[in-house]
Amino acid sequence: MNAESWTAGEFEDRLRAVPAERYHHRHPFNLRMHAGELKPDEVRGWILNRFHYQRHIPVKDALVLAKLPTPELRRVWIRRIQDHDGRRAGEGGIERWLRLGEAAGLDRETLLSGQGVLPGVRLAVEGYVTLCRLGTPVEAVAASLTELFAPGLMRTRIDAFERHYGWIEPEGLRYFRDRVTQGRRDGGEALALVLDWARDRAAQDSAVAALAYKCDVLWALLDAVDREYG
Ligand SMILES: O=C(O)c1cc(C(=O)O)c2c(n1)C(=O)C(=O)c1cc(C(=O)O)[nH]c1-2
Repeated sequence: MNAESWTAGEFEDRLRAVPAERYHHRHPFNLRMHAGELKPDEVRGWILNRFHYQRHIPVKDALVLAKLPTPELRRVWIRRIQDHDGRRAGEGGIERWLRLGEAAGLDRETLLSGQGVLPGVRLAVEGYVTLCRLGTPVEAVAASLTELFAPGLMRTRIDAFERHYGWIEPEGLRYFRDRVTQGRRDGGEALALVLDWARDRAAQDSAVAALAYKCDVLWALLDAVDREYG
């Protein structure tokens, strides 16, 4: 017999429990970052490797976009690509991440070259893109639900950078400030879609599994960085 589906409330609790337990806010590298224990080269190594994740976010969002069946849904989702790529040159999240790199002493040519991106980071990012390429719409959207937890982490990170890493120009933190509101909005929109679409238990289970996988992607990325620079 098929397992019974969860009510919307139960399903939301199940989804939220995943990142509560295994989101990367608990990763040792992030804990050391927040405690002010990272040396400049470790912070730079993280910024450089995280850029590989950042530049693939709009790629995976284009794959998600192609799975959405209506103009209404695509109009909502396309904004994520614009948030990262900008509507014109010199704008958007990728540009702001390049400025974060510059504020920390990394030139943009180095970041754009991809040199120094660790194999484990490449594989983790590839895993997320592949999930969004091959997964169902519910899985691809559910994987983004780590963003329900990202705004809290952004605020912790901004505080930590202001307190402990004053050698990074404050303007470089603009990326994180913008993500507090963008992440909250994106997380809310994605949650509404997943709750609406995943009505039977198989779809609900696959959404929870996709979100757990995404947590593993973020965790594996930091494992690679921690091992190299830590
Ligand atoms: O710095 C972070 O800890 C963090 C985490 C996440 C996340 O939870 O996936 C994202 C971001 N940042 C981020 O900047 C971002 O644009 C983003 C998009 C997505 C997504 O899955 O669609 N996650 C995240």
